[in-house]
Amino acid sequence: MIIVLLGYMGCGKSTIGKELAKTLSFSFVDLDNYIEKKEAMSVTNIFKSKGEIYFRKKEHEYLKELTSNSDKLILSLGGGTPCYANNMRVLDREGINSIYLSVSVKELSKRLFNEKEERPLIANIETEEELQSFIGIHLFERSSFYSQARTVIKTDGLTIKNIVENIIGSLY
Ligand SMILES: Nc1ncnc2c1ncn2[C@@H]1O[C@H](COP(=O)(O)OP(=O)(O)O)[C@@H](O)[C@H]1O
Ligand SMILES: O=C(O)C1=C[C@@H](OP(=O)(O)O)[C@@H](O)[C@H](O)C1
Ligand SMILES: [Mg+2]
Repeated sequence: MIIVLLGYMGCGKSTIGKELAKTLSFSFVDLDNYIEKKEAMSVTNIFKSKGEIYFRKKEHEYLKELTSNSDKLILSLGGGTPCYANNMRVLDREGINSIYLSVSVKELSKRLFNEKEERPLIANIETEEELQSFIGIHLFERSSFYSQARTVIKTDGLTIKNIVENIIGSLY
């Protein structure tokens, strides 16, 4: 089985994925880190020097690679992965369990304002209010992709441990 975590930037895909993998003794891959290793460049620098379209092409390619020959894997996607190149269709097969970690706009803005530098799509937004209004629109645009996941978990107010338990509970 492959468990795929998806959702907006800052929803906890990387953090929860790591914990979930430890708890289940699965291997863990963060798609952004995988791309960075394969391309020998940070996501920020890929966006800067090669552009977003190049990033989306590589993201699609590596998603197919990772999902075609893995088992007992937790795969944390990037926030945009479900929204490009028919990637939700790549995930729509037996053996892949996709989980959308849903978080409110307010909580996402709070978390991301402190961590926007390493996220090229929001790095230049100056105030938390502007960030909140950007996320409100962007999340609305992306929601139709995210909600194609097999399972949706609302995680506001939950600890990382709670969320891991909820995910494991949803598997049976
Ligand atoms: N359940 C949670 N409660 C509070 N903070 C969280 C939770 N999950 C993640 N975070 C924090 O939110 C930030 C973004 O998490 P991250 O795992 O990088 O998100 P993503 O990979 O989805 O962009 C990190 O600082 C992380 O520690
Ligand atoms: O939402 C997006 O389009 C992106 C999210 C990022 O991943 P995180 O969701 O882990 O921040 C990373 O893939 C890139 O900066 C683009
Ligand atoms: Mg991440």
